[in-house]
Parts: sequence; structure tokens; C-alpha cells
Amino acid sequence: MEHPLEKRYPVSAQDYKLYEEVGDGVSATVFRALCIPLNEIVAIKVLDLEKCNNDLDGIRREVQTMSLIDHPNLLPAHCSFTAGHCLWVVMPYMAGGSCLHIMKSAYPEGFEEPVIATLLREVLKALVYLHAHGHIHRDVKAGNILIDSNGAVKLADFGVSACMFDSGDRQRSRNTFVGTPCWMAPEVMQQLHGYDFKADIWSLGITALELAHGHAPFSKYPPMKVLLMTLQNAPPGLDYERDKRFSKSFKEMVATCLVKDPKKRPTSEKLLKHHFFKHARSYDYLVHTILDGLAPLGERFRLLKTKEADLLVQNKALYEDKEQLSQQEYIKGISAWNFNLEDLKSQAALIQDYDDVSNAEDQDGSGKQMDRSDVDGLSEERMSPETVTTSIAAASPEDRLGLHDLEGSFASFPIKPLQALKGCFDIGEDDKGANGSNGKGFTGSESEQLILKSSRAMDQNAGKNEGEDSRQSSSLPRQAIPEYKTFSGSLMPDNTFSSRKVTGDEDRNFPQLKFQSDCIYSGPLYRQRRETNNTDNASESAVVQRGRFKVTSADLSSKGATNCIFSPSTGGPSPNVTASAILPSLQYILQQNTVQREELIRLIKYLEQTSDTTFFCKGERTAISALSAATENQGPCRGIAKSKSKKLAVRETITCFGQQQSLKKDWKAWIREGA
Ligand SMILES: Nc1ncnc2c1ncn2[C@@H]1O[C@H](COP(=O)(O)OP(=O)(O)OP(=O)(O)O)[C@@H](O)[C@H]1O
Repeated sequence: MEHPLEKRYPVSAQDYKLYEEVGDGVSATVFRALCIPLNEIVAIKVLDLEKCNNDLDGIRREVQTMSLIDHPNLLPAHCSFTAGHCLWVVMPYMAGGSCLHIMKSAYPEGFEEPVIATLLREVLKALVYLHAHGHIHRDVKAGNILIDSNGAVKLADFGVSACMFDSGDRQRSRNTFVGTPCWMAPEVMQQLHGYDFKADIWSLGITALELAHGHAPFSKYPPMKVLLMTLQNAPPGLDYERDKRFSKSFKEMVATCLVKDPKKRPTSEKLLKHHFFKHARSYDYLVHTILDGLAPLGERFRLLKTKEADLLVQNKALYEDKEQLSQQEYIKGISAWNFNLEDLKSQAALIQDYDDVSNAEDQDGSGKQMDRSDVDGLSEERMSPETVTTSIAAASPEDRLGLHDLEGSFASFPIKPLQALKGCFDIGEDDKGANGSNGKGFTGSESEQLILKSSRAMDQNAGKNEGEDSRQSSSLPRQAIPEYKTFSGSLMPDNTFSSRKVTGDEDRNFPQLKFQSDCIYSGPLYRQRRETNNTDNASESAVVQRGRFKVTSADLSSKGATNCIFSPSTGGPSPNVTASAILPSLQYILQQNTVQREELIRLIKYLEQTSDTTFFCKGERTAISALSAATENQGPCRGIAKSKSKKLAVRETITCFGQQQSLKKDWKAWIREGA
């Protein structure tokens, strides 16, 4: 039944008039637009599907999530549809733009504390909702916090969000290494135990620093170094000396979020009760303090783009050589399975721009090299910028990078940081050939379910959901196989499927399991539009770093771990590796395989119950309905009956198995049919 007050947004491009560009990101360009029949200004995110061949899964997930969420602090999608080879996502127009844009335009040194408290309280409310519904955002940062003309704050960008689910007594943690390096929690980088909602709390802490200083800690460094620093250094924080303008409660709140051990971080719900948020004000306050006097969003955006382009040109020459060299050296060292510490140290020492640390980390309060095990006494331990500068100047290149501590740091990690980082470079030139034949795979975020609406909201919106189903789900791109890189998630071992097409009856059998340690990496190392697969452009982004990492734990279980344990030349254990280093990795592999086996058995059972035996070839809809019936009251689908969430969950499950041949052409046809 349709909700009486629900607006129906048209699903045809000719009903919209595109105005100026107001934003762009890794995957899309966002326009201000007019919805002609409703005479309403909206924002439209336009994604060129032809060129998005390396992240269709992210797009699908994003649109799904946006169409299901129902919270005042989360940016929803009104509707979405394809137009030519583009996907259009129609959303409310957030005239203030993102907090990042606002800071860049008018507050380069960051916001005042009450503004930060107000913004973060709203973001936290959104996180409480997402977490309560089993969702991890995974990309909380100022660039994804949008403000509308009334000062309402909404968290946006669900392109990399993920869903946790609890099936019986087993709670699944995410195992995908995804996010934007500066904001990424250490456990997300580490990969061993997966991660959970607490990863968002870390990102929120980093976002707090970003809003306080105008930029995130380590933001000027290339991703590789950001990862190393996050893993090795004490957590960043607000410095008592430099950040005198901020209250003790703000410093405490940040420190509470930025604890390396996720278990020691508060839940979003608990954090919301922190006394820092008592300083939060109204939306009006935001309008008067940060929005008043700003130029229209489109104009600001245009100016920023011009500035960014100029900066890039200026810095290109400066960064290009150094950056390319350091990255190449890392790639060489890592993808050659070289885990000889001395070797890696000397390669790492090629990164030399640590000398300006006093201008960067210390401005962030994150340049301290001292360790801080927990939040207590956070700033007493911190070095002043002067101290850091002096000690760095006196140090050897290795000291400057903290490389003397590498060994110690490694020992304290269940997976060594460089091992974790290895996956990032699977796309390196050397590996392309090897990966070629198996470089296609499919996503395994497929156990993720969208259980986003509370049952009450579901009831209230039952009509709306049904009504929207045809419109919105019709726009959900069926999961397609990236043409170039492999996507994978935690449900299935990504690298266990043959890349051969599923075309006939024989192929309907489950894909051949074939443990191969091929390319699983996906996602840009650097800021890089999704249409660009050219890794050569990476260095250009050293200055403007907005790209995301996405590597799955499968790298680390089937390849990463093995690679570092066994010497490629001898096939035996590497002489440098101790039993205590090997054991956790082996246990992890075992655990992963057990989980995957369980999933396979469960899904085989489901499939056996269906009478439709042609679903792999004849379209997903048949499979969805067959499987929806079969899974009515089972496993992870329990509790989402009758909702389109369930369909989506089932669809995700199927796609995990069946979509080896989901070419873009197919799913676009499927979208047109209005599945
Ligand atoms: N509804 C909106 N109203 C106004 N501006 C928006 C809206 N949605 C997005 N933007 C702007 O467009 C930018 C890019 O949008 P978005 O983050 O969705 O794209 P993306 O490709 O997913 O980006 P990312 O690089 O974070 O992955 C945002 O940072 C924001 O400034």
C-alpha cells in the first residue's frame, strides 16, 4: 500500500533538468537538478556504468542501502534509474555541501568546538541507527557529512558500507580491507580478526580531528605510508599544547574513539552519551555559524576544482619522482614476496618526505612517535612539535620512519603490517600477467543483508516499500563481474572460483573450487576515478588523496599468509619466520575455510530445495523468488521476511554463487525489465 504522503519521484531522465556540478567522487559526478513534475530541487549522482567496471558491487550496495535507510541523519535515495549507460541516483539536495568542502572554502583551519559537537552528534545518531541495524558505514569522514540549507546534517556515501549479521551463535565480522586510508581503523588494515562497528568509531575519531584541524592526520601522505603510520604510531589525538582552544571533554572524546584495541572503544550509543555532546547545538546554529555567507555550492565547487587543479600542477613535479620511486620500491619488495625485514627497511627508507613531519603530523597532533597504550594521560605523553622536529632532525632515515621499531611493531600484530599491505599491490605490473586469467571474479559481500529499517518503520512504510520496489529495485544494478579486477568479500573465498563462464547445465553445478592465489585486489590505491584503471596516475594523487583501498582478507588467508610463511624458492618455511608468527595465520586460514564450508553447505541446501534449476542462466529474478521461498524462515534471512531487504539479501547470496557471467549487458537488460 502506498504511503499517502509519499512523493513519487519520476524514474526517467527527461523528468529532470540537470544544472551545475556540485560534487564529484571516486565513482560519480553529482549535479544539482530540478525534478520537473514535482518542481523540486534535488541532487543527482550520475555514475557512468560503462566506465565503472571495477566497482559495480560498490554501486549496487550503495543504491540498495540508500533506498532502504530511513533516518533523518542518513542521506537517502529518492529513486534511481539508468539513463543511457549511466545510473542516476536521485537524492535530496544538500545545499551546504560536505563539511570537507565547507572547510576547504571557508574554514581551512577547522571548525570551532560547538560546531564540531553539533556535526558529530548528528553523525553519531546516524551511526547508532546503522549499527543497530547491523550495518557498518566504513567511510565516515568530513567529505561524507553533508549539510542542507536548514543546517540538517546527513551522513552520505554508502559505497563501501557493509552489513554484519548474526546467524545463530556466529557473528560475522567483516574481512574486507576497505575505506580511505587516513580514516581507516588499524584492525581494518590488520585483517586478522575481521572488524565490526567499532571501525566506524575509529573513523569518527579521525573525523573529529579532521573537523578540528581542517584535515585528517597523515592526510598529506601516500596511502602506503598512512597505513604504516596508523599501525606503528600511537593513535593521533588532540594535543594539549597545540589544541589549547579545545576542551578537555573534546580531547577525551577523541581519545576514547582512537584506541587501537577496538574492544576498548565505546559503542556508538555509549559515545553519544559522552559529555562532549552536551555542547552540541541546533541546526539553526550551524546555519548561522558556518553556512551564512557561503557562496552557492556549485560556485564553491567550481572554485575548489580550479584550486585543486592548480595545486596538482604545482606539486606534480615535486612529488612525481619521489612518489613513484617509493611506491615502485614497495611494490617490488612486497609483490616479490620479499619479507626480509632488512630489505624492506631499505626500501621503505626511500620514502624521504618524513622530514616535514613537523608541518604535518604534528599539526595533527599525530606526529608523536611515542606509544600510548590507552586514552589515559593522552597528551602528557605527547611530544610537542618542537620536540618532534628536533628528534627527527637528529635521527637517521630509518629512525625518521620509525623503522627501527618495525620489527617490534610487527611482532605485536597478529598479521604483520606489511603482510597486510601486500594485498594492496596485487595489481602491480609484475602480477598482472599472473592474474590475467583469473582476474575476474565476483563479490562476496554477499552475506551482507540490508536490515536497515526497523520493523516499525517497515510496517509504516510497507506500502512505500512495495511502491518503491519496482522503481528502486529496478534500478539496482544486478551484480556484475568487474571486467578487470576481482571483488570479493567474506562469504566466499573469492579466489576459489574458476573464471570460466557459466553457460550451460553442466555449469550450473557449483563453481569448481580451485584454490588459487590470484588477484583479489580491487579498488584504487589512490584517488582515481573509477573509470581509470591506469595505475600510472597514482602519483598524481599523492597530494589530493581521496581514493579508497579495498582488499579482502582472502588475500591474506589464502595468499598473503602463505606467501609470507613459505619461501617461494624453497617451498619451505622462511628462515626468518617463527612458529608463533605462523600459527595465527594458519589458524586464521582454518577458521576461514570452516566458515566458508558452512556457507557452502547451507547454500547448497537452499538450492536443492528450489525446483528451478535454470536460475544461473535465466535471470536472477527467478532465482530470487525461488530462493526467497526456500529461505523464508531460515538463517540469516530470518527477520526480514516480506521486505525487499529479504529479496536483496537473497539476491546477494545468489550472486555470490551464480554470477560468474553477469556481464553488464545482462544486468542492464535486467534493470530495464524492472526486476
Ligand atoms: N545530495 C547531495 N547534495 C549535495 N552535494 C552532494 C550530494 N551528494 C553528494 N554531494 C557532493 O558530491 C561529492 C561526491 O559524492 P559521493 O561522495 O556520493 O561520491 P563518491 O564517488 O561516492 O565519493 P567518494 O570519493 O567519497 O567515494 C560529495 O563529497 C559531496 O560534496
